Amino acid sequence: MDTTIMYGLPAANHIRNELQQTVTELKDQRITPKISVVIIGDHPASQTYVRIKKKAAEKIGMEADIIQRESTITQDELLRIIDHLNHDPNTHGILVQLPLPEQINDHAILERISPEKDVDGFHPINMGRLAVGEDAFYPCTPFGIMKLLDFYGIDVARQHVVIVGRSHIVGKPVGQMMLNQDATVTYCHSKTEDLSYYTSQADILIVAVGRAHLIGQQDVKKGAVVVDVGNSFQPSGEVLGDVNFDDLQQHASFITPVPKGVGPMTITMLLYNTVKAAKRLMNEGD
Ligand SMILES: Nc1nc2c(c(=O)[nH]1)N[C@@H](CN(C=O)c1ccc(C(=O)N[C@@H](CCC(=O)O)C(=O)O)cc1)CN2
Repeated sequence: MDTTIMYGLPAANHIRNELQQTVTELKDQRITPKISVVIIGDHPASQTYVRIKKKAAEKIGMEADIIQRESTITQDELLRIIDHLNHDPNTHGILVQLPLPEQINDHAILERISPEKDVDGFHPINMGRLAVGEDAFYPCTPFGIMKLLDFYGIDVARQHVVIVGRSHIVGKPVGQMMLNQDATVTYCHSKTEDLSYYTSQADILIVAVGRAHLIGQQDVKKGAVVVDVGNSFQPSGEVLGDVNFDDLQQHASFITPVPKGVGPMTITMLLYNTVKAAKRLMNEGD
């Protein structure tokens, strides 16, 4: 079977070029979209992602601030940083890089971010808006998956989408986005018995659990579309997906690689959400 590899960069660049144009127009109105990224501690992967976000934002003419604090920070101190950013008129988007140290309650932090600046789309108000099919800031990885499928001409309506993983960041919201676009959705997770029974029925399979090579050819229907959201870092420095790519290359009709598949889309949709937040501000002034 001819398998199309769904690289993220062509889709990401297409969106980033459009965003760059919008940023230029906003700057003509004296608005420079700005994201403030809060990072706690020295988790190496998080440090890398935050650097990539800043570089990508600046490349399209946005501003990006990184607010770095020690891993010993208290929850109250972190809440105060968020309050400050909520009131900063120059910050359009706020992102707190996850994971956070264990003394911090993630929910308390994410709920403190103003829903209008919640460019990660993790605030319950944005999650709720997504669930009822309203306009919202959609979480960046699921949003990126939808845009990536669209870029490669895949219509999800009436398709059976099986999602492995039920995290707030990827699994749950991507299922809701699929439902909103008329897909039939099945969720699988760590307690699902006979995972393969479900995954092998998928027209579109999305795997987001962070377990290297969990899914192989035996788990996938021939000709299915496979989206791999896994990023497992190996001691060698290699990053592996949740799907055994080599095993599926002649078996799936479309498949994302890891790296360079969904990853670049996550960053792009963060830029998209921040520009959207800045545009809303401009429209409020009308
Ligand atoms: N506040 C948030 N925290 C986290 C999120 C998030 O969306 N918001 N998601 C992940 C980390 N993440 C972005 O923050 C992210 C993860 C992976 C990639 C990526 O491009 N991965 C590469 C592979 C890794 C590599 O080569 O270094 C790829 O798939 O091509 C981007 C962003 C958790 N935290």
